[in-house]
Amino acid sequence: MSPVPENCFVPTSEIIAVEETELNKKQCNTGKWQKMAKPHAFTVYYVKKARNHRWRCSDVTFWCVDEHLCNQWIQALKELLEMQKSRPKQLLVYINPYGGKRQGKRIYEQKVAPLFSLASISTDVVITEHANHAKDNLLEVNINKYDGVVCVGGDGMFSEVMHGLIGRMQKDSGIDQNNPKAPLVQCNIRIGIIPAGSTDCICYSTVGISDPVTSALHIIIGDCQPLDVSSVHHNNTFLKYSVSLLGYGFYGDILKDSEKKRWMGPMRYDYSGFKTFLSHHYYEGTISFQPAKHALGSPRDKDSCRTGCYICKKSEQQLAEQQKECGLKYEEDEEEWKVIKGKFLAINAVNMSCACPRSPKGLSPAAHLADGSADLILVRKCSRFDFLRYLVRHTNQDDQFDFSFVDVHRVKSFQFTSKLSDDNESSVTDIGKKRFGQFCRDHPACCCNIANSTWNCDGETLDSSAIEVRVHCQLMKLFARGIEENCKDEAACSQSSVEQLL
Ligand SMILES: Nc1ncnc2c1ncn2[C@@H]1O[C@H](COP(=O)(O)OP(=O)(O)OP(=O)(O)O)[C@@H](O)[C@H]1O
Ligand SMILES: CCCCCCCCCCCCC/C=C/[C@@H](O)[C@H](CO)NC(C)=O
Ligand SMILES: [Ca+2]
Repeated sequence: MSPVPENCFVPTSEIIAVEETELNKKQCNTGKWQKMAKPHAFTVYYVKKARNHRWRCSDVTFWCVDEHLCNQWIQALKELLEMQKSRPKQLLVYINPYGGKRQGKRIYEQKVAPLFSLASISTDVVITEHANHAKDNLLEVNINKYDGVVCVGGDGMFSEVMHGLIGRMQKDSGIDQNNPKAPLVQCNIRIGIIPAGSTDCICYSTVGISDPVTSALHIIIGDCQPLDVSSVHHNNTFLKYSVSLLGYGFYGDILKDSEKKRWMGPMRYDYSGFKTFLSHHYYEGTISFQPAKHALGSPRDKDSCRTGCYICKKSEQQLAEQQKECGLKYEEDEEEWKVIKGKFLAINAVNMSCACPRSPKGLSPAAHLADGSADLILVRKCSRFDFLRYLVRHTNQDDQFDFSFVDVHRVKSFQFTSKLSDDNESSVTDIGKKRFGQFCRDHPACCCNIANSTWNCDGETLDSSAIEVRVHCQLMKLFARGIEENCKDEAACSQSSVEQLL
């Protein structure tokens, strides 16, 4: 047992488990316990907060001469834990054995399963055998049996589980997902993410770190973080939901290229990123959007969304009032549309900051997890050098939006149509390929592209370039609490511990 500083506290909500301690002879014969005739002891396992939002399971053992008193303590603490009603007891776990560096199964078995077992959480574990296994399974499984669903994998695996759960909710409520205006039913069963993917952006942006043990502990103590979800449609057909990045141009092209290089693992994004940067293609199209007038913040705010965020709380209240007034009826939205035509290197719509280890502040550092809006970032045609300056700001503290060629808008819905409509695209591409090769040969240096880009929807490609997107405020919930403010006193933070009880 590590040494425990005196007079430290841990909230009962952050106790993982309490167990009677089996004492062996060696333990009894050490230190002051030697003087006790027959010592009794119990161990409290608790969340220890370390630096950079990392959590660990720590423990402290309390000794006592009186067996009855010892049992009373164990009983009282167990009753306190029973009162934590938001903690899950039964979880459904999906593991993608091929995500990221193919470590999902090992990570779960070695780092997560022992913690779930310590916290007396029962699990049904499914190791996926093919893409969409988890999604299809969620459409038929007896979901009421579970207090949450856990996915072990990356953003793509999370996306699968989210589609399964949201789809199941709409199916059970008779909502047609193909109707872009349909008010969707909130999904109250929480999802836990054990990061084992390549980017793990959703985990990083909602917890502050990609670390399997930290995420497992957030699940065990029953944290809850609502999340905005965007629905994506084309011609009254549902395509996908998105919670992190919907990216056209740069991020779409990276994804399309990197899919062919899955064998490279997480490195594929560096390879395709470099290639896409050099190709420097821009795409012409029209973006129309409805500004998020209800949202209190702005993408240029200096403050970021943090645990207990005031702006997200306000949106929760607004949502509750709206649901009280109109229920699930769709209110015709008369709000103005703004229209921007142009040549874009990248169009990025983010529902959250999209922070990840490569970009610790994300693509929109002031975006909120649960404010019912997305930040729409338009990067217009500019020189390679300027685009590089913009990309470098993904990785440092400088303002990414402080460029004449970058615009950012906080929106509740948007539409995009490419100058080449989808219906014309295939024929134009065919003719283009025959006559010119894929890119404009008239102006070899201009980088204009006669084909469309592809939308990157949380790491999955979309088949259509013309899309209609609507943000659904707090449609689902995670086992997370948002990113906590950094501990001012780092030393105290790394030593938080249990008060000596006896
Ligand atoms: N058994 C499986 N075989 C093949 N593909 C699978 C299997 N299980 C899940 N998938 C698919 O693999 C895709 C990628 O998985 P995942 O997101 O876990 O890893 P990643 O792509 O490396 O990480 P990231 O999404 O963070 O970049 C998901 O879209 C999922 O549908
Ligand atoms: C010369 C320096 C250039 C550095 C550029 C680094 C930028 C990295 C930013 C990554 C943002 C990722 C946003 C998240 C997207 C995910 O939804 C998706 C699926 O995991 N990942 C990717 C890479 O598309
Ligand atoms: Ca948001």
